[in-house]
Amino acid sequence: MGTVVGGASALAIAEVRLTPVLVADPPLLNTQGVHQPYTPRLVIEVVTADGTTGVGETYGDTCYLDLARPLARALPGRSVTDLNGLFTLAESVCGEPDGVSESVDSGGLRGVRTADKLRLSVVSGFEVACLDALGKALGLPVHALLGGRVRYRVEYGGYLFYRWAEHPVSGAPLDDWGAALDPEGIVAQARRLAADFGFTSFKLKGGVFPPDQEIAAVRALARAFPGHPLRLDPNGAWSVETARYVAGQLAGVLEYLEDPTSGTAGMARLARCAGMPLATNMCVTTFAEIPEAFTKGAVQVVLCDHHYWGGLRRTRELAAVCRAFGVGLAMHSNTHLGISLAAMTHVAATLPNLDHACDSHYPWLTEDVITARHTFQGGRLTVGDAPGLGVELDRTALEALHWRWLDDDGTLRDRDDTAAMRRADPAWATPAVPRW
Ligand SMILES: O=C([O-])C(=O)C[C@H](O)[C@@H](O)C(=O)[O-]
Ligand SMILES: [Mg+2]
Repeated sequence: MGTVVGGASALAIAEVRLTPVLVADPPLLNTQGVHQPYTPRLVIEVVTADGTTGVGETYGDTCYLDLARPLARALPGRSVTDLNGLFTLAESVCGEPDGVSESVDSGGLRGVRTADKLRLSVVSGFEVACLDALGKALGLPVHALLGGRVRYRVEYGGYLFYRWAEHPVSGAPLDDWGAALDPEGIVAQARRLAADFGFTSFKLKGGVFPPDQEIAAVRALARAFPGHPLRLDPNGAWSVETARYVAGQLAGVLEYLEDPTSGTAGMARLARCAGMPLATNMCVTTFAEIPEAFTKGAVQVVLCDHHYWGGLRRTRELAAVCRAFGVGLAMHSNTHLGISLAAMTHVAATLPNLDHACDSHYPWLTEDVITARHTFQGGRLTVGDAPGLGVELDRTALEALHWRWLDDDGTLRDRDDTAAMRRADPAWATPAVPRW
């Protein structure tokens, strides 16, 4: 596979396969509710004329599938090298997704939900699949196609969640992490993540309990891990006043406070008095949001996410803009499989200004669709030199997770943390923002 046998025509796309899957997800809590027992993802395979298969992954909810299907139909005949063309093709064939608005998405965690952003999330999976195929055809790793790595190992942080021991529905998948609902539980979780994966920095998903309880959890972490970088992320659940109070309480303890309050205006007001950097994966998630946020000084760190931004090359563009404005760079994560983790690691390896450990949900996942799970060493993943992403699809696992999606009556095919929470608390409604 090292040479491009047959030249450019060999790189023409002959077939695209879309496989929606449902992946087991633990009962992780956030300000919207709780994760469903299974979360939807979409696995994208791009097969070239010479039989090389590239894989990508993105969100699997219905609105993403509706955009992915016409793009998959339009791709055959085009080259896997035509990455810029993917964007214009998607614009012309995908159509308008349902349920878009300028306001935050229904899950409330990913910022605005514009048609452009949903389409870019779909394009990202295709871009990664094309890069994987191209890398395999050329015998080059994806990081080389992005200009080459600037580091051999990419650091990830331990992603701490308040959580229940099990989902409140019978037959849901189980794990052995137990509940974590207070400072002791969070510290115990961090100790296990440190022992099992070697993480040395930690992010607590907040916005779950009243702020004083979360402040206590962060202080307990600081006592247990003195000097280690710590972050708190309530997904915009606090008013500016509350956020200012929390920032005051945690001054000198946090490396940054992530989306303490909703919206650029509030973040800008808070940034002036927070006494620590503010980070976001909610108020800057598209290029259109950058000018206002950066000129107002609303954020000091942006969490990139190649799914939001339209792929690995657009992530590098975001990094360049951040560098120009002196804004720091970290990396965001939703529940994802090993394909996306490989893509995250390749692009992270090429970003000179990645200043913080990356987020990843991966340690929480017990299932995958690749043959060899990624293994963290000292909290880091090594950036390999195998062609493409360096992962291989486990077809048996993929089929099993796809069957789960086929068997679902539709309840789990769209991630809805609020609905999942209602199973435990029938009175639960999407919390008004600010919640505190
Ligand atoms: O703000 C963030 O970092 C996230 O939204 C990451 C994830 O979506 C997380 O909050 C989750 O899945 O509950
Ligand atoms: Mg966040």
